[in-house]
Amino acid sequence: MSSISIAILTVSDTCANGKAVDKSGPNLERLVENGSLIPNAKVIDLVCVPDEVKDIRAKLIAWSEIGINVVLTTGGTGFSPRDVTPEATREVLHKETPGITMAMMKYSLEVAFPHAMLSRAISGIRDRTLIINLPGSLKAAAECLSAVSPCIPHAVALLGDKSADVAAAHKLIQAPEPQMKSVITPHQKHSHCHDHSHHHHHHRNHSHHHLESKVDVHKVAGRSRHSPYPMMEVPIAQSKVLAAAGILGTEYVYYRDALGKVLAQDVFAKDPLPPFPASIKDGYAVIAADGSGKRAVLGSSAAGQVPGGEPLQRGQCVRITTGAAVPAGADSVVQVEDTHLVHASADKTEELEINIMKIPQVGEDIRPLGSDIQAGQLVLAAGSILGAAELGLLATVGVTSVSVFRPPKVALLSTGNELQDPKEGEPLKAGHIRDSNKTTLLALLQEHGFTAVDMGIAPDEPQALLDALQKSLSCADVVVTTGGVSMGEKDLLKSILTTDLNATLHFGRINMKPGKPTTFATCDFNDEKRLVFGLPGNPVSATVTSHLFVLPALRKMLGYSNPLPPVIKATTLEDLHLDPRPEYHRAVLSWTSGESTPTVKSTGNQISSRLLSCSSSNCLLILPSTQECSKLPSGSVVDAILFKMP
Ligand SMILES: Nc1nc2c(c(=O)[nH]1)N[C@H]1C(S)=C(S)[C@@H](COP(=O)(O)OP(=O)(O)OC[C@H]3O[C@@H](n4cnc5c(N)ncnc54)[C@H](O)[C@@H]3O)O[C@H]1N2
Ligand code: MOO
Ligand SMILES: [Mg+2]
Repeated sequence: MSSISIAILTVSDTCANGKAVDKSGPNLERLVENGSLIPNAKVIDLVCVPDEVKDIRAKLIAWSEIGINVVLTTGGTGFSPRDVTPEATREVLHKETPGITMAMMKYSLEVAFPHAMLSRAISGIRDRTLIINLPGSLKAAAECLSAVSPCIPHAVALLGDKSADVAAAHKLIQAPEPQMKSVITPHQKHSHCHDHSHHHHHHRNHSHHHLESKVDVHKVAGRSRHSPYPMMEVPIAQSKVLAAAGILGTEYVYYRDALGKVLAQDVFAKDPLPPFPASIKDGYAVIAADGSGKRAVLGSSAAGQVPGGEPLQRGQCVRITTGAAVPAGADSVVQVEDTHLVHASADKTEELEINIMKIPQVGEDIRPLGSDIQAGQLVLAAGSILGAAELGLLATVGVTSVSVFRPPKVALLSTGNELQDPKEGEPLKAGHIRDSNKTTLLALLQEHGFTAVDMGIAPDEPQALLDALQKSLSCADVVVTTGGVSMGEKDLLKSILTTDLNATLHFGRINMKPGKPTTFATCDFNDEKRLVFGLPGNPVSATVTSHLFVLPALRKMLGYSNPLPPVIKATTLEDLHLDPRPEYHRAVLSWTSGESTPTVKSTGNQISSRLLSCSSSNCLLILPSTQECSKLPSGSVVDAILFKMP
């Protein structure tokens, strides 16, 4: 049996700002870990946030996204103006679970009447995660947890049950004999946090792992003075990354949530479209053989109605609107512009006779049944990327649950003793800078349809970095770190990966500017494969290497067959200095009508620390390397990697 993963969120302004110590969160952790309340449960994460809806929401969503089974919140459920935990929780829930909420209330009323009435705690489900608000007080939280804990194992089992999904989805397969393509791997293992935690029965908690770092940072003078990693060319490094990135199995999603994902099944149409011969024009349904001339108007067929009555007779016609069913007997439609009114009823509510001013042709202005889509037709093949039109096609054929490749889970970890989290009004500590990489990379992934979990900032200290890495590996398929990959004595990432985590380093140095020390490794974590990108700390280097290596890997894992960004030709508008390393120069690409290639303008000073050089850029120019201090003259045609619509 797999274990139940639990995350605990303490919601408290005073604990979050350090003015009080969180007691309730750690107490819940102890209760869970001692195993008597919920058998086989593990606390994966324990976090404290202030009483702010956005902070609470973000954490609940992030935990749900990484597949945590149960989230327990403590605090913020009362009557004080700052208490917003139930409101934030309600915002993220897909379904409420009033039975659990009532069970807590019933128990609380028995032990703490009448105060218990003032708890506004709720509970519910987001995706496969059960979220339960517990009160803030240590005692009340423990009591409420004990009241609801008996239902948790069964609740988690029901939420994790794929068989219901599979059965429901089975019904939705549209053709008599659906053909699954070979890319489908329905039995591939998913790697939610809770799926692999059971491999570690001897550990209570991933975040408090006992793996001790063997990396020795004390003998600085004994360090290597040259990088032991061979210099690799970018295309080779990209091919290594893509070779290591594979699809992760499939999952069923609601079609509206499938934007940007890749279909893992064929989708067939059950019904023809149009499902009846339909008019293309607003006009009259006629019998073509009657030719031009007068017709009696029998009635009307409007879109949405089923035309009844006797089939049309010679000399008759029926008023019809675009998209409406052509009535039986009619074989042509004449648009209203090609007709004259002859007789109307006295009150003008009916047309009685019209004159057809042209000779109708059989089939004219009629879409035959099934002319857009035939019954049984393959509408979308496995491997299709689901964009706007594809989602519309799913709606058309009535398939609202589709099998797609599971998107990779990404963990983002900033490293560096100098980093501090940006907070409004908080000045920089001496020797510190604000962590910008985390925000840039989160947004970059978001821009490309991926979500990531923020794993915080790890200091440049072997044990702490190892712990943070393990925690990241425990809840993501792909771990992206920034900083600590170059030659400094505090650049520890490579040694921790190889020495402590037994990872395979595929490269540790690339012939490119920026991004030279970019590192890529794979390792097994609880029998599952993990990809680790150790991006350089410089903000520009981290951004550029994300475009070149991280995003392509994620797209490949998502099932894209062309995961690399497109390279097009562009003409430079100024002289550009060339570097001894091939340079990925940030530029703004635009099209001037009449020009055969788009033009590109540099974003200015390209030093790796200057994130402003990424601002407003939409492409990377691939500039050739040079050993002399030469220039690329204005008007040169260069390759440009386009990563955003110009
Ligand atoms: N002796 C050598 N030194 C360096 C080399 C080299 O080949 N030999 N390579 C240089 C190159 S190229 C790069 S790129 C950087 C890469 O540095 P690291 O990946 O080791 O990163 P750090 O040393 O931790 O930080 C570098 C730089 O970036 C700032 N930083 C780090 N994290 C963040 C963040 N989250 N947000 C904003 N800024 C961040 C950090 O403060 C440093 O200024 O190494 C060169 N050195
Ligand atoms: O390779 Mo580093 O990224 O130039 O600064
Ligand atoms: Mg460094």
